[in-house]
Formats: sequence, structure tokens, C-alpha cells
Amino acid sequence: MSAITVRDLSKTFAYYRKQSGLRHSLRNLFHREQLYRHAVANISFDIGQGEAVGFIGPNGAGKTTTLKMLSGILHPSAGEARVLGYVPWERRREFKRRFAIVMGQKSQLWWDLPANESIYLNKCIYGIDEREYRMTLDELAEMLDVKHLLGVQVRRLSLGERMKMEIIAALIHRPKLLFLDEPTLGLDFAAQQNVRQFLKAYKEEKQATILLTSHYMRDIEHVCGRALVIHGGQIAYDGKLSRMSESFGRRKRMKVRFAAFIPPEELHELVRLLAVVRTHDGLTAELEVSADEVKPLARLLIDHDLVEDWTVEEVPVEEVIERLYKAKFGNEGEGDDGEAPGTRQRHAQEG
Ligand SMILES: Nc1ncnc2c1ncn2[C@@H]1O[C@H](COP(=O)(O)OP(=O)(O)OP(=O)(O)O)[C@@H](O)[C@H]1O
Repeated sequence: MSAITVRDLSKTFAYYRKQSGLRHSLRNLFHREQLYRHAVANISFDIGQGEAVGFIGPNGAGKTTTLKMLSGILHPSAGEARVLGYVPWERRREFKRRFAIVMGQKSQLWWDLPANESIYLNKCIYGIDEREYRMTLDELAEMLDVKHLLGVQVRRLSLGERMKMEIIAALIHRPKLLFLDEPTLGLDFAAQQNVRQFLKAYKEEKQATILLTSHYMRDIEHVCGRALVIHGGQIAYDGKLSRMSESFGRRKRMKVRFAAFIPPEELHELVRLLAVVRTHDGLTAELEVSADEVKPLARLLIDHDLVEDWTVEEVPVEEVIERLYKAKFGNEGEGDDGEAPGTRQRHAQEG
């Protein structure tokens, strides 16, 4: 059964371009240039109960806007969505009690109070009985290893500790649906790991449905089996995470530093059958090679006594997303007016 159903959902923001200077300010009084940003454009997908889905995309792709619509914070410009059977932007009380939204950049905790006071406030808002509240608080604080910090003023906590308190505050009513927007943003490696382990355990224990955005692929890989890739407000990929990385994970980047200058034509000719030369300045080069060809390529370069040093890396996830997008839409989503994809403009006379 679907926990989330989205059909042709769109959100367009209208805004005015403001130019600086007195002359422009006066001109703006009579003639304002209105722009439209198609942040989300006709997206459709379903998410099953208990499914964890990674919502991936570059900056400005439309992830937060989508999460805000699905949690009822924003009203869409067009399209439909059902979340746990509710239309989210109708903001029914019963609906609000059944999900949680955690935003890495936004805090719901009172800065000058200990975290447990803010969490207690949520207990009162959700009308949770005392026994259940104690049990849940204990369980979550234990899982996140912050029991000893519940009484500490929020402003005295580290970023990672604060994020864990945010998570406890958001989950104190034991929701079965979690919208998570960059929950590990800015955390150090250990805290990131702790949060992602917690999310996985919570999902498994509570059979919770999770929609998770993160710029850290590790978060997504750890928690989710499926990826929804969004770019320029459109869904560029919807499927198994393993299949997504398979199509590009088989490619590697070899960064090579040569022992001596090698002319471009010579390098191209030498590696032609094994790799593609992405960049080359005579002394360094970046080669793209299939995972199976890394060894033969390394051997070839060694045999020719060319290399001083090299590293082998994955294709960056941003590039994977870009390629998925291009494979699906070509270049049609890219504005020809120098604006980012999704921007259309018109002039409006006002005064
Ligand atoms: N209130 C607004 N008015 C105008 N444009 C907006 C508004 N909110 C968002 N946008 C634009 O909509 C687009 C999508 O924004 P959104 O925050 O959903 O992206 P995102 O994928 O979450 O990006 P990031 O990874 O950087 O958080 C961006 O181009 C953004 O500038």
C-alpha cells in the first residue's frame, strides 16, 4: 500500500528582480520585472509503506520544495498528492500527528532551554501520555547516545548533539512517516554515522516510511534502497539505488601525474583503447576508464615508464545526476537565457 502518492505535482514561485541603485529603485515603483521559478515541474511517484527512499539532486533541484508540499508547509501550484491518505496542504490535525519533518538547517529547539524542555513541549502539543513519553524519550536518547545531555542548555551542545536532540523532538510522537531534509548537514563523520545508523534502526523497528534528502551519498546508501533523482524540478531517475550506481559506478576516474611532459596526441593514442582522456595539461591528466580496465591501464602506463603518481576515484555523484538528467531530457531543461533551469520570466506593469 502506498504511503505517498504524487501526481503531476508542480510549484512555481513568482518573485521580482530587484536591481540596486536609486535610479532602479524609482523605476521599480512603476515597472517591476517579474520572474517565475518552476521549482518543481510535474513530478509523479509512489512510495510504499515502510519504504526508505533517497531524494537526491543538486542544489536548487526542488527537493526541499517537494518535502514542504508533502508535509503541508507549501501549497502546490498544480497537481495532486496523498500522504497517508491525506491531502497534506489541507493540514488536518490527524495528519500532522502522523509524520515528522526534520530540516538540517532549521531548529525547533529553544536555544536557551535544555533540550528536554523543548521535547516536553512537543509532548504537550501531541498530547502524549506521561508513561509513553518517558518510554519513547528513553529509547530515542539511548539509541542516539545523548541521555546524559538532555538537561543541558541547547546553545551549549555541539552541532551533532543538537541535531540528535532535534531528531528526538521530531520523533517523540513516534511517527511512521519521516521527511528528513539534510539531517546530517555539517556533522562530523562519527555523528553522521550515528545518525544514519539510528535512522536505519528506527525504520526497521517501526516499519517507518522515510523520504531522505542528503548530499552525503553514504546516508542514502545506508538508509535507503531506492533513489529518486530530481534535477531542474523534474524526476530524472526513479529506481533501485544499486541500479543507479551500477550504470555509472562501473566507471572510474584515474588522476595521473606524469614523470615527464607527454604531448596530448601521444597520450590519446596510447590510452585510446582503454580510457577517455577528460583533461590533460602535459604533466597531469584525468582519465575515465571502466572499472575492469583500471588494472590494464595502470600496467600500460607503468610499462611505458610514464607515471609518477595516481589516484583512482568514483565518478562524483553530481555528475551521475547530471548524466541521468541528460540521458532522460537531453538539454531541454537548460535555460537559453543564462538563467538556471526552471526560470521563466515576464514583465509585469505595476504602479
Ligand atoms: N520562496 C521562493 N521564491 C522564489 N524561488 C524559490 C523559493 N523557494 C525556493 N525557490 C527556488 O526554487 C528552486 C528549488 O529550491 P529548493 O529549495 O527546493 O531546492 P533544493 O533541491 O532543496 O536545493 P538545496 O539542495 O540547495 O537545498 C531553487 O532554484 C530556489 O531558488
